[in-house]
Amino acid sequence: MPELHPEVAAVTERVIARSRDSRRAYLDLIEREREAGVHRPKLACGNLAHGFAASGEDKPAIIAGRAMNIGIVTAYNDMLSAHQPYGRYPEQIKIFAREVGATAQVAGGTPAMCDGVTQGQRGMELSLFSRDTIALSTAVALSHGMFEGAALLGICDKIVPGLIIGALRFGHLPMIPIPAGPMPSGLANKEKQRIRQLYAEGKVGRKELLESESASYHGAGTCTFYGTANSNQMMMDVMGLHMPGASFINPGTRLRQAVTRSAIHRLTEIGWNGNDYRPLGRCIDEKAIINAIVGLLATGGSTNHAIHLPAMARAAGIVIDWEDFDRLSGVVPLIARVYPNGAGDVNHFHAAGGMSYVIASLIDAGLLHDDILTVAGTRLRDHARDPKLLGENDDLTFEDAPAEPLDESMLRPPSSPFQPDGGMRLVKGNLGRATFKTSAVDPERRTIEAPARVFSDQDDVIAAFKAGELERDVVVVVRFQGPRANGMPELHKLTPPLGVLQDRGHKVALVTDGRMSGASGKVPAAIHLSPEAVGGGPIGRIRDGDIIRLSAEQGVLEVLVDPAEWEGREDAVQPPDGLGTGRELFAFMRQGADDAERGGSAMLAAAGL
Ligand SMILES: O=C(O)[C@H](O)[C@@H](O)[C@H](O)[C@H](O)COP(=O)(O)O
Ligand code: SF4
Repeated sequence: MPELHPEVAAVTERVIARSRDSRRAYLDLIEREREAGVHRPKLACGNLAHGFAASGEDKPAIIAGRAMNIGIVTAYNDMLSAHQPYGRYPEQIKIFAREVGATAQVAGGTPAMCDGVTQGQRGMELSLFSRDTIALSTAVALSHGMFEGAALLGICDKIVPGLIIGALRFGHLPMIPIPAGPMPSGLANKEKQRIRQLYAEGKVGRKELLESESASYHGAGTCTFYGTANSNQMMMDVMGLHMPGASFINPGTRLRQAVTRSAIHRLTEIGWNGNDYRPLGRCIDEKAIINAIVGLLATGGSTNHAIHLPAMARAAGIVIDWEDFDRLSGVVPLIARVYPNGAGDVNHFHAAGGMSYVIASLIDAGLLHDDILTVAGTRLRDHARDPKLLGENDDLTFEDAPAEPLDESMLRPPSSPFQPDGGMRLVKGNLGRATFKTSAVDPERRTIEAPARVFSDQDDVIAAFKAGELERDVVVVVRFQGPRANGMPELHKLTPPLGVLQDRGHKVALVTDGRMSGASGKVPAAIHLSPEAVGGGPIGRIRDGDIIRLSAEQGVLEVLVDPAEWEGREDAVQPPDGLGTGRELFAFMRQGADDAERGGSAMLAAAGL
């Protein structure tokens, strides 16, 4: 087995040491849940009868209680292109379960927000908290105690993190997340972005813009940019939680169905009644979490996981912070260039060798933990392969990962990467701590010193751009966008106008206590700034004209103002908001949310996790 990189080993040890007590408490919990929790045999007859009353042909098997009853937790809706394929999955999963003498029931559903639909709209202020709502819905589904395993149907941004957070509180159960795959490639993402910038400049109208967007987002499946949804798939792969090669097979194909079938069959083999018990809470340990961070850095994944991964880890009793990301970023090379970090999309990435190449090459480079408990192998390396159909019954055979990338414009060996470091840096200074993703930012733009222009709403930035007020070197500061302010929306609508300013030769950067989309790129941005403006974070004291210095290389974010003058400043006041769009219902989550670096969660904070 290749020698593990010393820095990966050191950061892993640091996380294990920091998590010792909380992880012990977690493992004790799942032990208790396994031994003394709510399980089918312990349910009273009245409980059970309610549980199988409508189970039809599966009723005898459920009553007999000898085989696994799989709880399906589904985030299906047919507005989300990525989740639309899930509509028929429960019926298929029941058939696959019966094939191996097991049963399956839909245990419950969860919401699934499309950040693309809500991008730039007030609904985006519910996005981060929809993650915790999904976790709560997952817990409600699994709380019935009718299940000895679970299949998790969800793909997009907040959905996989929410499912995993909720599922981990039932970590004594074996579980397998079931992806549905990316839509076939449509209009190239770079062309989509070009039309958006033309629209931002008023050079094309809504008709051309809608044509371009509709040619890009054109069918069932996950959007093909490398945003948070596809970063979710990558993380499940490098944590060994997906069946091998499951992530990027397109929906509606025989291969996709065969891989789903294999996941259900496999689930019944890793329950506590067999001799190969693999509970979710043991699969997701410190090494798996480190693998997720490494995978994120090596592939240029979504910055949103600087928030979601700490939350997911906390649900398993594991504590990580942005120093962990930063230290690993210094040794993990960028080996994939998938839009917005490059021109190709996830379909091209998959064709170039995809996740099987990423897993194999990072293990061989000593950057991924190979010795982890996965759902389908003896080690992670067993997941570095791709399924192929075999014979008339759609059985599966597997191809090993290619020895070399099949398209070096998309994928590179760790020994000759696109960039020497993974590019999710921690920047800090007298404004606090923020995340700076460099993988999509040209090297010469990663350090900037320019006057601030301060806003409290992203729409005002766009209005200032249209009024020509930003035609200069500028650090655009947008505050009151943190979890406790308005739910920490993504400010991805700022990418086109700021990109236009940058393309016109100005030095431009964004500094915000809000988030960006995983699909944001090119413009240098210090995001997730903690402490946020609400509650007195320094970002609330920045004034127009202050010089801001931001450098990814030096890890610096600071305002260059005379300390005495700075100390004398008042904190800005959050503008009033009449709310609406259901946002008032999430006031309790805003009020209790903890810092972005800990996951921005009122639910986990209140639970003392
Ligand atoms: O984090 C993410 O990946 C984004 O939230 C993504 O899910 C969202 O849909 C973007 O808005 C997509 O990009 P466009 O808005 O550019 O289509
Ligand atoms: S990837 Fe984003 S835009 Fe596409 S379906 Fe998922 S949430 Fe919506």
